[in-house]
Amino acid sequence: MSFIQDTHDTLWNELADIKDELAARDWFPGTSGNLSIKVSDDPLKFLVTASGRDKRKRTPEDFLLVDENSQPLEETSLKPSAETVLHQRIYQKTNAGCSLHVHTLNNNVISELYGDEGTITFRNQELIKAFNIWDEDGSITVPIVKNYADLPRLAEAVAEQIKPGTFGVLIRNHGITVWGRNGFEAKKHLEAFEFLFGYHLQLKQMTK
Ligand SMILES: CSCCC(=O)C(=O)COP(=O)(O)O
Ligand SMILES: [Zn+2]
Repeated sequence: MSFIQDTHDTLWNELADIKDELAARDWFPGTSGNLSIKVSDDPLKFLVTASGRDKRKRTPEDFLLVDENSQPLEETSLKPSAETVLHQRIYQKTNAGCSLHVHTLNNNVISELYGDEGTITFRNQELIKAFNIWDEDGSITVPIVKNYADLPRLAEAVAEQIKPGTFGVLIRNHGITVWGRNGFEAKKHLEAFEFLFGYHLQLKQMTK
């Protein structure tokens, strides 16, 4: 097996394992969600989930390789995720090696509650350290963008919000897109965001 094939297969399996873990949490309701992992930087190539599939199932057709224009690099009847362009823009704007998009109840409720404000900020939470923020008064802010039906426009809206220290963007009443330098870090960021959303909503409920 060639080095290139070996790398491709290793990244495929890494993304498939992440998909299984997120599926076990039920973070892919109704075929929603999409995942990608970068295979090469220059030119940009990444594996992305095929569109419209049940992401709880593990099959040999789960991912396909696409280029820097989100176009398939292989002869296939599979379609890349409808939201591939979001992954593409994240790779073009950050040092991300993996990008994860999930629709959960908590991230949707948070996006609606704070959508008019355009951001939500979390403080005084140990889990902020998951973003490599170690200050005692550290905070993490998540921008919230409108859910444009036009996907290149949505991808630009997400890309515009990416500043140093941004690790995820909420799309209002849609879901969250999160990234990290590799699969491990992207999953860590996603888990931390979902914990912060759940904590916030539970506390709000208990103290009203
Ligand atoms: C039924 S979910 C609507 C599309 C979406 O938001 C999503 O995350 C899944 O789209 P894909 O093309 O990646 O399956
Ligand atoms: Zn989506």
